[in-house]
Amino acid sequence: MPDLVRITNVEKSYCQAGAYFNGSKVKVLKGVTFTIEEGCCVGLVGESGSGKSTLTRLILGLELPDKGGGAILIEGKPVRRWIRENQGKMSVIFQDYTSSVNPRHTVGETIAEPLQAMRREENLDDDINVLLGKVSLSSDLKKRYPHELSGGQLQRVCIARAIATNPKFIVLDEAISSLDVSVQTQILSLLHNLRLEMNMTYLFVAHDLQAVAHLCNKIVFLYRGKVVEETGRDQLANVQNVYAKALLGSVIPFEV
Ligand SMILES: Nc1ncnc2c1ncn2[C@@H]1O[C@H](COP(=O)(O)OP(=O)(O)OP(=O)(O)O)[C@@H](O)[C@H]1O
Repeated sequence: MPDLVRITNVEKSYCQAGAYFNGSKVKVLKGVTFTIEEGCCVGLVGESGSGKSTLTRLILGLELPDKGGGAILIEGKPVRRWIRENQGKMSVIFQDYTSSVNPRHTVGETIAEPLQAMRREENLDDDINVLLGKVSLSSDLKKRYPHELSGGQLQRVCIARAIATNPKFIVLDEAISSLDVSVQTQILSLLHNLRLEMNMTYLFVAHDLQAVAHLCNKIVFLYRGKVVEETGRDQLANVQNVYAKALLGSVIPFEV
């Protein structure tokens, strides 16, 4: 499979807390390199503070790597240019589904947002019904407000909104972490089926290796700003890095 996203030697530094005036910086990403192949799901795992969110912001084009600190290319183009030229082709689903939606917007209005932003409004009502069907929600929910839905239903609405513009690439940022375990399994299976059906590429950022092992073809372990191991899902049991092994310890007996 060709690479959709190529992350090469990426470095990112921030001013150290309390050192804004003397300019001293701390490097949060230290030469991160990996690729996300088209049509695949790549899992990015690491403990808190390892740099996952920082890297995610760079991949979403919200921030840039340090000057001279590597590059992130999507289909060979710098992220921000690719996003400009491919409107609606990248989506993101966040952990906190409650704050991801406007509490004053109905389900129908929420799902309509990206379509309206792209002026695809000819068959809005039908499109919303199709999207609700794709995430296994009844079209009766269209008029409901977010507080009238369960967490699982609301995350399905966020997924419907994320896929509304037929994206090529979706970043799932701890997308199932806030859900009950029983609901997590359903959402994981929905995400898996949608990816295959719509030929999408995922970056699945998570703490939870069990979920990553379930959904992803390839898993990248980030530790203190560096990729310490990269492995195919089938090779998870053979990881060599001590940190990756420690993370996996609790998963292998159940999942792999
Ligand atoms: N804007 C910022 N300014 C200064 N330091 C930052 C900034 N963003 C992140 N950091 C620091 O970078 C390091 C990596 O943080 P990051 O949020 O990327 O890790 P993470 O792996 O996503 O953690 P978590 O899983 O807890 O969200 C942390 O030490 C954090 O304090």
